[in-house]
Amino acid sequence: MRLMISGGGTGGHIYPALALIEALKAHDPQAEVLYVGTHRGLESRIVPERGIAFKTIKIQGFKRSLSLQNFKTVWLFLKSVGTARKYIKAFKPDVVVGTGGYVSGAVVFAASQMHIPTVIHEQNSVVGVTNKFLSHFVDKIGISFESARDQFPAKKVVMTGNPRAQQVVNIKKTAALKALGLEDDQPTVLIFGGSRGAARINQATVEAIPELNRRDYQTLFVTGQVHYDKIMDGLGKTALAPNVKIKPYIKNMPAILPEIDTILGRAGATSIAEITALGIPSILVPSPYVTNDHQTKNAQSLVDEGAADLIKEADLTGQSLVKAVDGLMLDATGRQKMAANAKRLGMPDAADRLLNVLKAAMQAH
Ligand SMILES: CC(=O)N[C@H]1[C@@H](OP(=O)(O)OP(=O)(O)OC[C@H]2O[C@@H](n3ccc(=O)[nH]c3=O)[C@H](O)[C@@H]2O)O[C@H](CO)[C@@H](O)[C@@H]1O
Repeated sequence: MRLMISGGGTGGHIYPALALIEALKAHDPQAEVLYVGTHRGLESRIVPERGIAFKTIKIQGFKRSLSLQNFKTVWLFLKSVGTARKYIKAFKPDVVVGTGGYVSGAVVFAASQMHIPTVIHEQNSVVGVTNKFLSHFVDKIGISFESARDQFPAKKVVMTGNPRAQQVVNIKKTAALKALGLEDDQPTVLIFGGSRGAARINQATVEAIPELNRRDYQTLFVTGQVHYDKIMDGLGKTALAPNVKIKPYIKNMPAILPEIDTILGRAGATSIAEITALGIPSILVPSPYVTNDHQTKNAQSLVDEGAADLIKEADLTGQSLVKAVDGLMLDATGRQKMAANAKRLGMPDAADRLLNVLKAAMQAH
């Protein structure tokens, strides 16, 4: 199979694409893949590092208010569709897949106009603006939450789950915590604010460090690349005990996750797919800054099943963070119950399901 795939901006759109590529290569080692992203998004760092062929397109998002910038955006969109057409002509894909972000809008739209089989994958319970636009042109749509179904043309939709779920369940324990300077036989909480870090979670965690230092459990605090230097500078005289480690970014999250006992983090859809696939107890702090408050809806789908706790960002302080983390880390039975509830919601074969959707789109042509 020759797969052209595009997803950009944040990890939540990129990691599902990488997981799908991994599953495709496992089934078909001869498969050829071209990833199309932007030079500014996280994908420009993550994708080439994996040895995947990568090309870029320049694009920008719409401003919500009417502005001159929007004319530039439309012009850039049309230009980027032109660039995508060139890439498609040269690569000759059998199928083109979009996993979200503006760049996937241009690539998948161009492919549909060239009568190439197209598929989009939606990770969220509330559909993203790019996927909503593309849904009118594509052949098939993979979704991860039932509540997304009604927001798309019904006959194109298939429940696949998020391919990242399958990728993380296939990783065995590798003493990855040890490599980060932690013990691999101690209960560990991972604190992180999605793929880019979250200022409020970071601030509360910094406040909590004197308490976390004193706990018997370990803390792995991942700040997000752009926040790291400021946080380390701001720590000033606060010493870190050996059971607390701070990192800017975890490159190989699937290797770390099997060794994690509790997560405190955002409720991004791909994080949720990982949490449910592995059955990891979690405290979710939905971002209030995303479209239609979709992270609260993502989080609520777990909370309703006893599969996660929720703290509103407005209620998050150093104190409430420690209280919530203690609540799970000091209660092994409660953790086990939550883990089982989370795992029941997991979709560990999501990448294979999405691959089948790709094949169905190709057959339909
Ligand atoms: C602010 C924002 O717009 N967030 C959106 C973005 O979230 P975001 O990009 O944060 O995505 P998710 O929380 O869904 O996933 C984060 C991904 O990054 C990985 N990771 C994270 C930190 C790290 O150090 N290393 C690492 O590999 C995680 O393992 C996970 O695979 O896309 C999601 C999926 O469309 C949406 O649901 C979120 O609302």
